[in-house]
Order: sequence, then C-alpha cells, then structure tokens
Amino acid sequence: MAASASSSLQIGISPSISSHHFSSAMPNALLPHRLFLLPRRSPSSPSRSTGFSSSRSPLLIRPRASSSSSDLPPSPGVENLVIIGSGPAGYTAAIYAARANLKPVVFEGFQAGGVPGGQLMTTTEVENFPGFPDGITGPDLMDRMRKQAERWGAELFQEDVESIDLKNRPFTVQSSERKVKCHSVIYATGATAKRLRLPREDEFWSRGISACAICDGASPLFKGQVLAVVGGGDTATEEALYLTKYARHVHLLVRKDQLRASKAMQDRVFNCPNVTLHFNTEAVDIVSNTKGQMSGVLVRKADTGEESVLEAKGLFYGIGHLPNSQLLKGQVELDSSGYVLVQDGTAKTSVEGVFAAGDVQDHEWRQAITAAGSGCVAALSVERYLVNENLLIEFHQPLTEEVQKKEPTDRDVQEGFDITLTKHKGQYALRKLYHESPRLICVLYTSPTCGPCRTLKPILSKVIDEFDQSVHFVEIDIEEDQEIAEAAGIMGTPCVQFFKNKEMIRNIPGVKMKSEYREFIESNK
Ligand SMILES: Cc1cc2nc3c(=O)[nH]c(=O)nc-3n(C[C@H](O)[C@H](O)[C@H](O)COP(=O)(O)OP(=O)(O)OC[C@H]3O[C@@H](n4cnc5c(N)ncnc54)[C@H](O)[C@@H]3O)c2cc1C
Repeated sequence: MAASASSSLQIGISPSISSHHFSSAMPNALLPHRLFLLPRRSPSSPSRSTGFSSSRSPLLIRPRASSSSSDLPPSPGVENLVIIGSGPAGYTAAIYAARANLKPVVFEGFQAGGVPGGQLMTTTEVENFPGFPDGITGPDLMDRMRKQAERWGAELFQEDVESIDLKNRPFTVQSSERKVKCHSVIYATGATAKRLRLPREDEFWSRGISACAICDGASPLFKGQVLAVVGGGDTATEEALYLTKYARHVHLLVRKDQLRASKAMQDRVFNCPNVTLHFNTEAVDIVSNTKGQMSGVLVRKADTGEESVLEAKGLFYGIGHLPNSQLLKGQVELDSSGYVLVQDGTAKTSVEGVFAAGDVQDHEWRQAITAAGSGCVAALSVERYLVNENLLIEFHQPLTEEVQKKEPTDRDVQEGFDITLTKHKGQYALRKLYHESPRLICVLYTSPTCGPCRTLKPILSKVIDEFDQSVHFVEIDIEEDQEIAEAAGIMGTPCVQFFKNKEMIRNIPGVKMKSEYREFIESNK
C-alpha cells in the first residue's frame, strides 16, 4: 500500500484525454456534492420509516413505578443503558431500547474490534436476512439499522470503549472521548478476524496481505493477478469466490483435508474453475521479488512437511474470528475461548444488569439474524431489569421538524464543476483541481462495497468542513475511475492522499482518527 511520501501523481492530462474529458457531458460521478434540505416528520408518524436525527433533548422524564422492594430513586446523570457495539446485535438492541424510551447511549466503535456497523460492513450481498427477497449489501443493511436506531432516539457515538467498571454501581463506561455512568450495559462487540502471524505479515499487511477481500479485491494491486486465500470455512470460501471477479486465478489453502464451509459454499467452490483447492496446506511466510513486492506464498504440506513457493500477488485471510470480550476479563464469566457466558435462552451474564448479545456470546450460530435476535432479547431484558430495580427513567422525544439530505438531481448534473466549492467527486474534478487548485487537495479513494469507506466518509467530511475554503476534497470511486486509481498507486480502500502544488505529500491508507487528518491539514493548508 505504501506510496512514497512525496511523489507526483501521474495524472497530468494528456491533451487528447483532457479535451475529451473536459468537453464531454459531465457524468453523475463528476458532480460536486449538493445537499437539499427538506422537512422531516416526527418519529410518531407511522408512515415514515427512516432518518431522524439523534440530536434531541428529552421532552418528559418520568420515573416508572417500581415493582421491587428498592425505594431508591434513580440517580441523576446516570444513563439507563449503554450499548457497546454496532453490529446487528448492537443496533437491534438500540432500536428496541430506544423504542422503549430508554434513550440508550450506543458506542459504535471505531477501530477496536472492527468497524462501526460490524462484520457485515465487509461483505457484499446478504441473501438470508429476512425482509430482503432480492438480497441487500451488508453496508446498506447496517446503514438501515443505524438509521432506525437513530430515528427512535438512540444516542450514537463512533468511539471505541476503552474500559468498563462493572464492579461498582452505577457502572462506568469510558470511551476514547467520554465517560458515561449507567445502570445497565449490553455488550455486543462481536468478533474480529484472526491473523496468521506470519514472520513477514507486518511488512506486507495492506501491501499484499488483506483480511477483507470485499474491501481490497478490486484494487489495481490484485486485479488480473493470481491470489491465495487461507482457510476452510464460509469466510474463506466466500472470499475465494468473490476474488474470482477480479483475479486471474485463486488458490484456496486449506490446512485440513476437507472444507468446514457449508455444503452450499463447498459446492460453489468445487464448481468454480478459477479456484484451485490445496488441502493439507498451510501458509508459512510471504515471498517477495527483487523490488520488494509480494510475489508468492511459502507453503508447507501438513502431511509431508514439504515446502514450496506458490506464485501469488496477494494473500487473503479467511480463518475465523476471536470474540471481542477483552474489556470484560476478570469482571464477567467467559468460556475458555473468550466467549461471554450467558444463562441459557437469555442475554444475562454473570453480573446483574450486564447483558451480552451477538457473536461475542455465540460461537455456534454467528449469523446476522441470530445476532439481531439476541440484541432484541437483551434490550427487552434490560427494560425488565430497570423496572424491577426501580431504576428506569423514560425519555420522550420532542416532535421536532428535522431535515433530510437529498441526492443530486439531473439539474445539478447540468450545473457542472465549480472550483469555488470545497467538496467534489470523480476523476474529472480531481484532474481539474490537480492543475488549477491553489489549495491543499484531499483525495479519498473508495469502492462501493467497502464498509470501512463508509466509516471514513463522515469522519473526513467533518474535518474538511472545519477547513472549508482552504482545502479541496475529492472522492474517487476506484471501480468507476480505475485509470486514476491505478495512476495513484491505490492498492486498497479506503485510502486518503494529500496533494499540494501537483505533488503528493501524504498517503494514508485505512481509517485513522479524526485528529490525524485534522493535524495534517492544519500544518499543510
Ligand atoms: C465476510 C462475512 C460475511 C458474512 N455474511 C453473512 C450473511 O450473509 N448472513 C448472515 O446472517 N451473517 C453473515 N455473516 C456473519 C455476521 O456478520 C455476524 O454474525 C454478525 O455481524 C454478528 O453481529 P454482532 O452484532 O454480534 O457483531 P459484529 O457485526 O462483529 O459487530 C461488533 C461491533 O462491536 C464494535 N466493537 C468492538 N469492540 C468495541 C469497543 N471496544 N468499543 C466499541 N465498539 C466495539 C465493532 O466496531 C462492531 O461495530 C458474515 C460475516 C462475515 C465476516
């Protein structure tokens, strides 16, 4: 992924290309972003299904009558519920808890244990989630869940939780940016992709090794190349099949003598001519060429110990997940693999008031719908717990009129490129800005199915807003604008590059903290 810290982007416009691009009718992708503000209805309106802001204050605070012996009133400044995690489990819990007027605080996470939206942000089509007969992409499904939680008043923070104190009541949840006291917690932090820890793994991470075929498969580094995938389960088989869209050939390295994947996935792999299965084969290390680029995988036969080099320009991990339960260690009972133990058929953990949902407590089913189901159980259990303990405070939302973003119309397309605007999209805009902008240019490279890209967009957008008029921003979809992505040496998405005076001065792959982008712009604008 590394590009030199200061190099010029090879996007100088050749006369033929530039005149063609500049004179042709502008496609949608080249349009500057424009937003339209329309009034929204209140969440009480039954006909409306999406999009209410979380910025609201409680209209009415009404302690409920207690059914327990406790006479203590609810403590001020203490939240009813904190939900940690924003996969199907966390968002479903948030929807139910918000609908029950608990005003849950949700820590969606940032980079510890995955991305906001969880594991489905790294997949393309989800074909088995009820209610979507034609399937839906993972990121779209998670966007919908998020909006639904927000609509009903869940308070969402894209921050990692760094510590939890469950030994003292009320509980304390400390994130990267705030400390929250609460009476109950739903722990829904999911699971994280495992790594192989190969000797040269760090050297080639994002420069050949990836744990997300969906995010990185379309990048120029891998297109038309021979690639390898490690693993024998559903993740590995799905990744191998997905990569055949872009790769010349895919080798699937399976440590055992058979696949663990579902029968349906096995059939698809066996019937795919572009995938070669290597049983009893493990990856030992990465092999590079004289230019220091990945050129192969050193593999070992598990049965004979024989080692050989398999030609491959990329290695994708599909070897399963670890439950993200680190924060609970020593406070809540976990099983030997680290999964949170819950009482059978419930979301109750060993600590009263602490509930767990989703993959972090489920090593068996691990599906979006089971995670969502357990999130629902957890939220309903919290409501019951708070009522029984006389801790519940109900929050009712004011019926505020809100505003909504609207996609650009055909008329906007006609209006064309305007250099006075800060935010742009597409290679036409990038070429124009590269040659004409006196400002620092921030380029965000994305791909349509990349979940982390959706995480980064609002983060970067907010930072750009802080520097309006002293920076230009361009979003490049690497599938739509392959030529420019290739010229810029993009090997995975998301990736941010900064240009000034026709020089690339910084390349930042992946999703970073807001402060990193902010500080760089501040000192280079
Ligand atoms: C490639 C792939 C394809 C899949 N396809 C399907 C499919 O088609 N259908 C299906 O049903 N299932 C599918 N699954 C499985 C499904 O994605 C999971 O079962 C489901 O996402 C689990 O949901 P969850 O809410 O428990 O956790 P996750 O989705 O893992 O979400 C966990 C959340 O916790 C957050 N988090 C972690 N640590 C912290 C912290 N310290 N602070 C704050 N937040 C934190 C993360 O950011 C994340 O938002 C797929 C999984 C993968 C990997």
